[in-house]
Amino acid sequence: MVEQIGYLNLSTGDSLEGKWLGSSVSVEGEMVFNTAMTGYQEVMTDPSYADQIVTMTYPLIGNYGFNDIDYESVKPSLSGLIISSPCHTPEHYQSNSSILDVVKKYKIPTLYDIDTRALTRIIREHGEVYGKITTNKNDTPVKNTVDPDVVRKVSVTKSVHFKSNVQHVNFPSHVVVMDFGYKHSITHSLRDLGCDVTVVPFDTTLIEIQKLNPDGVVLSNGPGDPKNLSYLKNNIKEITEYFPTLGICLGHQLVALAYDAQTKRLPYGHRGSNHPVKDMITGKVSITSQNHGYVVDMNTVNGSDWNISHINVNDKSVEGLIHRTKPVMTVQFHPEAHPGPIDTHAIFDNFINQIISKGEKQHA
Ligand SMILES: NC(=O)CC[C@H](N)C(=O)O
Repeated sequence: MVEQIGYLNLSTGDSLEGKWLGSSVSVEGEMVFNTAMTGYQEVMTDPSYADQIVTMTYPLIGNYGFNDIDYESVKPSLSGLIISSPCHTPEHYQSNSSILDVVKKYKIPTLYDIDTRALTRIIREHGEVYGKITTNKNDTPVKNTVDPDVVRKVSVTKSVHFKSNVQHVNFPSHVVVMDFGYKHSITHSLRDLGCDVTVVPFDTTLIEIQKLNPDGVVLSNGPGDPKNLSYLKNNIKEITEYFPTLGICLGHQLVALAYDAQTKRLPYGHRGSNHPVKDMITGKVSITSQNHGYVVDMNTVNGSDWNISHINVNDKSVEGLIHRTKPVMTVQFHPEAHPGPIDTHAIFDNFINQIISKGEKQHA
C-alpha cells in the first residue's frame, strides 16, 4: 500500500504530519479528544460529534473490528478522525469490518500515525481549537466551523416508532424521544425497560407531542452549542410542565436554558468513559460515560425550583438537575453508556418511576 502523507493544520498554527487512511478528502472541524480505551465504534457513530474532528487518545484503534450491533446512529456524523495506529487485522467473533472498511464506506476523512497524545496536549492548552485535515501543509483552518444549525443535520425529519423489547409489563409506557442527535442506546435502554418509543424531530411542538399521547418525554443528546437552540426555550419549558421529562446531555442543557439558567463552554470538554460523578442525594460516586463541551453554569441555576442532583468529582461542574416539584430530571452524563460503564443506568428506572407516580399534579 502506498502511504500518502496528509496534514492536520490547527488554528493554533501547529501542523502535524500523518498518513491518510482511506481517501484523501479535506475537511474542517472543531478539534476534540476522547480518552476511552474501547468503544471507538460507538464514539464514531455518536451524532453529538457532528462538525468535530475526533482524536482518539488510546493508541490502537480497530483491534476488535466493527459489528452490526454497536452503531449509535444510522451513519457517522463526525467530520474527521485522528488516530495513532489503525489495526488492519481485527479479532472478535462479532466483527464484520475493519476501521479501514468503515472510514472508506462512510467517507470519513482520517489521518493516522499522528502523535495523538501530543495533539491532545495542544487542545488542552488552547481549549477552543479548530483543525483542517488536508494534503496541503499551508492550508489554514477557518475559525469556528461548527454550523449553528448542526442539530438539523442529524435529527430525524419524520417521527419513527419502535415497539418495546419486553412482552409483559404491568404499566403502560409510551415515551417520546425528541431527537437532537439521539444515540440508539437511549431508545434501546427505554425499550428494554418495557417502553414503546416514538422518536420525533427536534423542533416538534408540545401540541404535536400531545397528539401522540406519550407518558413521558426524553430530550436527547446532540451536537453544537446549546445556546444556538435558545429559540426552542418556550416549547421545551411547556413540555416539561406537561410531561414527566428526562434530559440527557444536550437535553439537560436545553432544559436548564428553558428555565433561564446559562450554559458555558468547558476549557476542553469531557469526552471519555471514566468521568466520576457524585449523586448529591445518596453521596454515591459513579463512573460515567461523557461527551460534552458545554456545561450548565451552577451560579445561574434557580435554587428555589431546582436541586443540583449530580456534580462532577474532577471539576465540580453540574452533572444533573432535578426539579423540586415537577417530575423533571436531567443529566449531563450518559446513563445509556455505549461506550462506557452502565453504573448510572438506573436513571432510566427513576424516569419510569416518575412516570408511574406522577399522579395528577403536573397538569394542575
Ligand atoms: N453529547 C451531547 O449531547 C453534547 C451536548 C453539547 N453539544 C456539548 O458539547 O456540550
